[in-house]
Amino acid sequence: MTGTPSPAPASTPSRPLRVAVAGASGRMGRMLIEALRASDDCVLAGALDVPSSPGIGSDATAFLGHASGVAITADIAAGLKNADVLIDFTRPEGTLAHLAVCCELGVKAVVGTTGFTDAQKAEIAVFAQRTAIVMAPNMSVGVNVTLKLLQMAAKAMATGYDIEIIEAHHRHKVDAPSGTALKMGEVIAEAMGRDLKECGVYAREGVTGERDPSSIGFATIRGGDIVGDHTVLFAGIGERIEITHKSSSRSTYAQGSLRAVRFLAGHKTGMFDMFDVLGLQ
Ligand SMILES: NC(=O)C1=CN([C@@H]2O[C@H](COP(=O)(O)OP(=O)(O)OC[C@H]3O[C@@H](n4cnc5c(N)ncnc54)[C@H](OP(=O)(O)O)[C@@H]3O)[C@@H](O)[C@H]2O)C=CC1
Ligand SMILES: O=C(O)C1=N[C@H](C(=O)O)C[C@H](O)C1
Repeated sequence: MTGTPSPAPASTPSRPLRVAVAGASGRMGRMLIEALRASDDCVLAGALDVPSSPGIGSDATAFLGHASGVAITADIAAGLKNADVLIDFTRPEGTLAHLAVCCELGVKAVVGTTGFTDAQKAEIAVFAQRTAIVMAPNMSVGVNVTLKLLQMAAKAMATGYDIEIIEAHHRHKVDAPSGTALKMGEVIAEAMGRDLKECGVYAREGVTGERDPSSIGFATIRGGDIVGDHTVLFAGIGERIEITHKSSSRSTYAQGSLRAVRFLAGHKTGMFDMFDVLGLQ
């Protein structure tokens, strides 16, 4: 929990939770729309995309060969007007524009977008004073459990082990390192009493000198259709540990996002993450 929550009594919803999806024509947008169609307790209630998207005006589930009656729109207020919760996997500037309207309309939000600056994260924290937001760079159960394993490993290997984080993603990904890799770095640094802003090393080339033992290094691979691989290497003298998570389908991110939607039913305002949703705090 990273903000001030205002819990409302948790209750079993008597009607399906109405969910709008931003980035409806994107890789995650489509995965989310498919997950909503298969869900018993959540229903698609709005679909947003950028004005230049070829999907504008078409039915959001047309790609599934089905008509939902929900058209993809670039009008944010129109796309949100029937929604309880927005799920946003877009770009930072899009997320901020969507959250501003969520606050006006009393719509809660699940934010999976990555690549925010610190200033943009601070803006989101302000929005969370007006509506409830779950934000996490990775919605999968497996990655969040991996983060807990990393916390434990980092405490036990705070000295004598060099820490390197290697991530690989598909050729279309626009931000690097991945939000997940950065979160792994933050979790490890915090567990070891370090500050990632001071010890993160994001590039090496030429005569770099010897490795600073307090550093946490990042290496980024981009290629093909890799869904998302993350490895943290703890390299000591005489042994090394590698903790790896590999995603083989985006459905894990979509299912985690729906868990976050259900979690938000019990909250009116506040900033939460997937540790809150999954009870891993
Ligand atoms: N938290 C998690 O578990 C996960 C997070 N992600 C993150 O989600 C984000 C989206 O990933 P992915 O679905 O692969 O990306 P895509 O590029 O496939 O989809 C992004 C969608 O957002 C739209 N979009 C682009 N710019 C804007 C904008 N300024 N405002 C509103 N909408 C916009 C795109 O439209 P158009 O294509 O027309 O530009 C597209 O429909 C990334 O930041 C990624 O890192 C991804 C997977 C899991
Ligand atoms: O862009 C992606 O695809 C992914 N982005 C997220 C990130 O930046 O960590 C999560 C996942 O790795 C897939």
